Amino acid sequence: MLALTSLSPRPSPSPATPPHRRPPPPRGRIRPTSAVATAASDGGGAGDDYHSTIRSLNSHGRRHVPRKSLGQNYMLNARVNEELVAAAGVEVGDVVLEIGPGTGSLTAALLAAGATVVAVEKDKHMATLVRDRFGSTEQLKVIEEDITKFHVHSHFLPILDEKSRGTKKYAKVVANLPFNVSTEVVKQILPMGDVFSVMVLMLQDEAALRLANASIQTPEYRPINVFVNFYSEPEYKFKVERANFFPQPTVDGGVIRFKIKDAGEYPPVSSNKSFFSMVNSAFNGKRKMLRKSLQHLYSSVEIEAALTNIGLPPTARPSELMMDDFVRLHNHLGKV
Ligand SMILES: C[S@@+](CC[C@H](N)C(=O)[O-])C[C@H]1O[C@@H](n2cnc3c(N)ncnc32)[C@H](O)[C@@H]1O
Repeated sequence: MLALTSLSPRPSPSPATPPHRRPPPPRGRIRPTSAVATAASDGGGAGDDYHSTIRSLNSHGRRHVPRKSLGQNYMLNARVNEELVAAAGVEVGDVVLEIGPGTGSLTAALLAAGATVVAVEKDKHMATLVRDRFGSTEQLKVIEEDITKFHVHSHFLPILDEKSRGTKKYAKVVANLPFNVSTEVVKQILPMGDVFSVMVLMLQDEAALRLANASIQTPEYRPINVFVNFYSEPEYKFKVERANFFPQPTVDGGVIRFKIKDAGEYPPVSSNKSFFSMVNSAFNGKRKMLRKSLQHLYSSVEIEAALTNIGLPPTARPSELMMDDFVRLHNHLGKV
């Protein structure tokens, strides 16, 4: 695990600095082969997201004052963006969904790696800013929309079809996510194994740790952990200190990588819907034994028999079952 705790973030800019006094950045042209060239063309110096981000935010008067409601905590450290791109293994020719490009610092790193980027941004001012920053290039499509309402298939399948030459091509997701939509995005994207192969997200550090590492019999263990392990293989990558963001949030960030499974790799259940409905019901009474919390679905005798059959005590509680145990329980109960 790589800890970016040793990075020395630059000081936050003085909030008293009038946003409109700074000159706007020159518009950069994308040169896909070099991150350094991109950063330099933004006037920020090699690999320096601090100046380009602050300059972008200062460039259009008060329109770009960060909005808390949209989780606008911008990344100031180019190395973190490069680590995000590396964690997703982004290569020339990849197609990437970026959620919330903001000022475009991560976008620049993705483009420099040679990816075609579809960037979905809810804030119209930031969408305009990012379009202005990169000018017109076939490598970047900026879509002004709420990611939770974004129709992924209709945007991505045509691009992937066009890019695939005989072999099926998958896209990737890389994002420094607004913390308030992180669970929703995880639930939205992970079941899309027909479109995506990998998702790398910057989340709140605690959330990243909980999603990747929550073990059974801990208070952190929830239905979302069963969901995540059903659809993907999660891996906690590294922590990012809060001082790397502007404005500085009250918590540190943490990066998680999900290797997204294709439908053929899902654990075998008769219906995903009935499986997750059973898992959610099981956790409704977290401290309750399963023979009680699933009573509205099966009799306690049937539940006890199924538990015994899969090698668990008839008194088992949901926090004692790993994802595979839930699968076996569901399949046994399905035969009742
Ligand atoms: C944490 S900032 C990250 C910005 C930039 N990627 C960076 O690393 O500096 C989150 C971004 O997501 C955008 N955003 C917030 N909610 C969104 C949503 N529901 N759909 C799409 N974008 C959203 C915000 O406007 C903001 O630009």
